[in-house]
Amino acid sequence: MVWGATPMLAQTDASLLQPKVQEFELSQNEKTVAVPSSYQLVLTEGSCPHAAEALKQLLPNKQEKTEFKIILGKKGDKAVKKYAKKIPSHKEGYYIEVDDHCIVIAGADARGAFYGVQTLAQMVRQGDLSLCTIEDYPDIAFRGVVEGFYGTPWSHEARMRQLAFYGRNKMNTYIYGPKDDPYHSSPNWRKPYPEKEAAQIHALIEQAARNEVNFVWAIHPGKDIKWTEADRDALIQKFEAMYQLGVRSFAVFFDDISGDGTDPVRQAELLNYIDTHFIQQKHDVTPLVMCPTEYNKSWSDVKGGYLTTLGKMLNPSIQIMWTGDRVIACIDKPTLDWINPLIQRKAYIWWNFPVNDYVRDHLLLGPVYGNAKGIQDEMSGFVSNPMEHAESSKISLYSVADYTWNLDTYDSIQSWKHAIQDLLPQKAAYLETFATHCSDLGTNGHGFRRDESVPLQPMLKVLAQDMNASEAVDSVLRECMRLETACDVLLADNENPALIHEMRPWLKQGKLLGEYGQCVLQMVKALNGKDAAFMTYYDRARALQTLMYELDMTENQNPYQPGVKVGSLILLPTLNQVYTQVTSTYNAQHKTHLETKAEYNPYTLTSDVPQLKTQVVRARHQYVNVSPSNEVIKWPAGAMLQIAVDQPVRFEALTMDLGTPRVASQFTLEVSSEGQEWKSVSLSQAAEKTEITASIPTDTSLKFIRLTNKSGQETQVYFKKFTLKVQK
Ligand SMILES: OCC1=N[C@H]2[C@@H](O1)O[C@H](CO)[C@@H](O)[C@@H]2O
Repeated sequence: MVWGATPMLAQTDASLLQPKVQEFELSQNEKTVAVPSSYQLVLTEGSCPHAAEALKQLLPNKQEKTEFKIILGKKGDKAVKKYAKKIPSHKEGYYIEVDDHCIVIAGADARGAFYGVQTLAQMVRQGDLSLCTIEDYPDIAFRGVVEGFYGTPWSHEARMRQLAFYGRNKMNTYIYGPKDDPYHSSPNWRKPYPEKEAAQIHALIEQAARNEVNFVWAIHPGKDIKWTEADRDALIQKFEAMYQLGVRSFAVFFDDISGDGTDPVRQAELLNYIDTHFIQQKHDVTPLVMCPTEYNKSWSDVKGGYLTTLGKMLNPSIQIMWTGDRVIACIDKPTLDWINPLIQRKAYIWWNFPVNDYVRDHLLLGPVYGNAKGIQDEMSGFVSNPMEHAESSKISLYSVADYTWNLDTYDSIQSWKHAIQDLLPQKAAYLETFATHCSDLGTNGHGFRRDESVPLQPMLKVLAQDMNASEAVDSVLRECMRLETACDVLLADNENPALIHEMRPWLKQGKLLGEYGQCVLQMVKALNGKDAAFMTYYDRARALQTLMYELDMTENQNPYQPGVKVGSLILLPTLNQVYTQVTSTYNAQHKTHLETKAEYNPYTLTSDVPQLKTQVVRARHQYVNVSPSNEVIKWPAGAMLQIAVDQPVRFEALTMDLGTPRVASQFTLEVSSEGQEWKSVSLSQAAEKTEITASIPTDTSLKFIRLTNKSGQETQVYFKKFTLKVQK
């Protein structure tokens, strides 16, 4: 294994240990011992098999008759009897002692011993070992990842790499729940996996065990479950089949459903039955985890009693997941003080970051921040829902591991830098430059934002105020050169091909953005110089605008949020603003009519449906799309969704999909040329189909189109598609 570019250190640097250890103490100042080239291994055979295997991989050449000893064991083993009192009394905790002739790794349990070996591996990677003691343990019981996003499920190879990553970073939980796996959700949750998929899941389970990760298999039956004994038994049989495959941890998800499946009494009865007749019967299975239909505060109707029913009825050992005050939200004490009493247990957090299945044109590579310290005793678990881009998600997941193991020492920026160093050791500086400008989500239906281009923000703000501020021009120019260089280097890098493959569209966009920024700032510098120089930079800036637009229109064309966005929070907007200003100034000076618009979106969306009001509308060629939502939309009576356009256009047709049959009659569609006079257009929906169409008269050009719930009551629908076709 290549230990990466980090220089060997003269002694152990505890600040580099990941996750941050709870207690590290140097025994004798400055004294160190070289990593033993051979050693006598003292352990109780079979006591901590995964720890022993990891140690063997780390320091292979064990020899019987040498002075140096490594003692490895867990509480109760004879081998570590002498150290028993020093072992933390926390599950998965461990004690390490390094002295002149001996290294001790003593776990509170087998997993703790394995984690101790992971920490030793990091110390060995650093170089000589300080004589020291470490007492370490996790703050939160269940830590890791829920593969619960919409979109392309991770590949088998990606999952295998993920599980090894979780082992190294002391994450003990991987919940398998990809929404688009038909055997996890409808229509095939009742059916056993076909042979190939079953073999792959078995291989994952073995990889999880080697890395001391609980492989939690989740089922998502709520879309079509019947509250019958037949379906109850079908679910037990599926769990039994998964148990035969080696699954020892189970979850039942009831999120993102509507209809009968949302009944909390039925859900609780089913879950208690599973708990009593399956989980408790097995003795070697971890507590059942469930995801509620009301999984965040903004959707909860406390008076309706859904959450309190679960809290009252569910067996105490059943874990209840929670995403926070909103679907996408950071977790703080008020969040937990609100939910824990209702569900009568500590919430098991499902943290919806860095998941990007609602902003698929953005890659979320920024720091993990915003979750509170000091709340470790209010949560039973904390798992991150990642991006469909497995390798790219590791930047965030590394920090989630850091945060959930030791909340109070967590430092988001330091952890982010370490995460990047860990992911791409040889080119970390370049990946950090790129990730700096590739972290915000853009405007989105959940209103969740992340900071971006942070070190450059002061200069970008100066530039936005005064495009001639030479210090700002030069520093932004240098950063744009660094961004272009970083993207070139990363595009050509082969240290982690899977990572570069995932990031490629965004790296290409980042390169164009870096080049564009240099042109715009050279235009500023050339403003009072030779016209030919200005015009060359102008021509190239315009060309780069077109190239960025074309890349956005051709790559990553998913049906939800198609396209490729980089630097969308402040870098690109500021460069576009400077472009407009410098070109307008040039036009004024030279009486020319150069194009001053950098990019614009002629369409605007307004809505008084709370979950739709910040959806994004974008034109793509002949189509105008409103970005879909994954959730169940509560559409109040009389509420509307409206699209307006700067210049009148002739709309030809509307195609939408509210995920619900026979729902068109609850809505009216109206169009207007100026926003006063409205004409209604008929909606048609075939029986048992969810798609709704409308053909719009093209005799008059229009500036407004709106869809209103005229049924006189709130209706619950999905919002899977809303596409207008514009006449060529
Ligand atoms: O149960 C929690 C939950 N279920 C949905 C919801 O959160 O939003 C996530 C982000 O769009 C999505 O990935 C997930 O499948």
